[in-house]
Amino acid sequence: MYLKTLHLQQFRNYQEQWVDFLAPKTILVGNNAQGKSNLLEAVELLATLRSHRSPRDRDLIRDGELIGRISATLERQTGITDLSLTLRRNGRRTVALNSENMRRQMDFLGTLNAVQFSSLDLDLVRGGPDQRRNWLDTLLIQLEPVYAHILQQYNQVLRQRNALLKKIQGAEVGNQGLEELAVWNEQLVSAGIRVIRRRSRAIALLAPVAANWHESISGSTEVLQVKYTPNVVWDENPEGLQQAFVEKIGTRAIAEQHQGTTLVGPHRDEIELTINQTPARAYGSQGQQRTLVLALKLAELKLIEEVVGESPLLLLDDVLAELDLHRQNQLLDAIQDRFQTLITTTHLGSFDAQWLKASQILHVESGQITHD
Ligand SMILES: Nc1ncnc2c1ncn2[C@@H]1O[C@H](COP(=O)(O)OP(=O)(O)OP(=O)(O)O)[C@@H](O)[C@H]1O
Repeated sequence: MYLKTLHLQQFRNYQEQWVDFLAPKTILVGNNAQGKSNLLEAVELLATLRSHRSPRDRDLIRDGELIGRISATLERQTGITDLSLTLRRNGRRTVALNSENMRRQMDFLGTLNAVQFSSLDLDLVRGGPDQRRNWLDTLLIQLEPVYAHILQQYNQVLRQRNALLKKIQGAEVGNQGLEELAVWNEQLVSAGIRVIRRRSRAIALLAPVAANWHESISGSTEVLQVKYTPNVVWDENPEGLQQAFVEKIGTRAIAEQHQGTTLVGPHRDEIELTINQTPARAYGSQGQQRTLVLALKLAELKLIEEVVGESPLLLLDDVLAELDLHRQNQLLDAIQDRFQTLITTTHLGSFDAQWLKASQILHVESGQITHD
């Protein structure tokens, strides 16, 4: 797929900006805090309806404005599509395809696919399990847009069940509360199983690809294992999984009522990353952790390409300069001309001359973009 144009209106530090992408590789160059990452964030939002930098729409809208908009023209094998996402300071966002508003987010998702790689991704190794869940969920949303809906349902059940557990904890409800809890238990299990099964499926596909990349980048000295460790004991068989879930809720019932929160379910899942059988967080250097994240990102690209049937965009936010030459070359070799790539950098100096020649260069300064 190929992103032809991007139009930003009152988005972050952009007032009104059109960008035409004229080559498979675009390098955005500029000093810090000029708007390079903001542009990549706009593309990420169209692909996932999520931003890894901010969960709140009001941060995305230009200061002092009420409405912000990101629009784009995308070329796919099936034809050309116009996408737009409108953000409102005091209201809900809306999405449209070819000027027609989509009632459900999942009808919009899956139109544009992108893999984002920034220095924040090192938190995949160093951060807590919530970061890894978030990463996997964002990938799943692109692989199966219906997953956005499934996750939303699960989170809704979780919120309501937690609210009830708080009331039970505060002795605000008697037996009636426990009866109501039984209803929420069923909902938690049925919504939770849909999340667990999809997460398991995605990791099963991703893990071998990531391990291959890791082996190749590390020169066969390291073995990466990506393992899904659900909070509920995994069972291939849906009935078995359901039973394990129900049983675990039973064993944790007293603790949940005491703590006033849900202790069982996929909101407590972990994705374990190990190198040579040792947790990657504890293992070795920043360089090794970078190799791991690079392997994960390359695996994401391949997986989306396989499942969707078209190559996703690659958004490289200030990461090339952080990789050593060997890793840079691995990445550039993998990309070649297969993936449209947007790259941000503060200096062009670190780029290969061939690369520079083949790339479109855009200069970013105070929310304004100029062509070379
Ligand atoms: N909602 C907003 N309204 C106006 N300006 C904003 C808004 N959000 C962020 N900015 C501005 O955007 C700029 C940050 O841009 P961005 O994060 O794209 O930096 P960058 O060019 O990628 O630089 P770096 O190399 O530091 O990452 C800052 O000047 C910030 O004040």
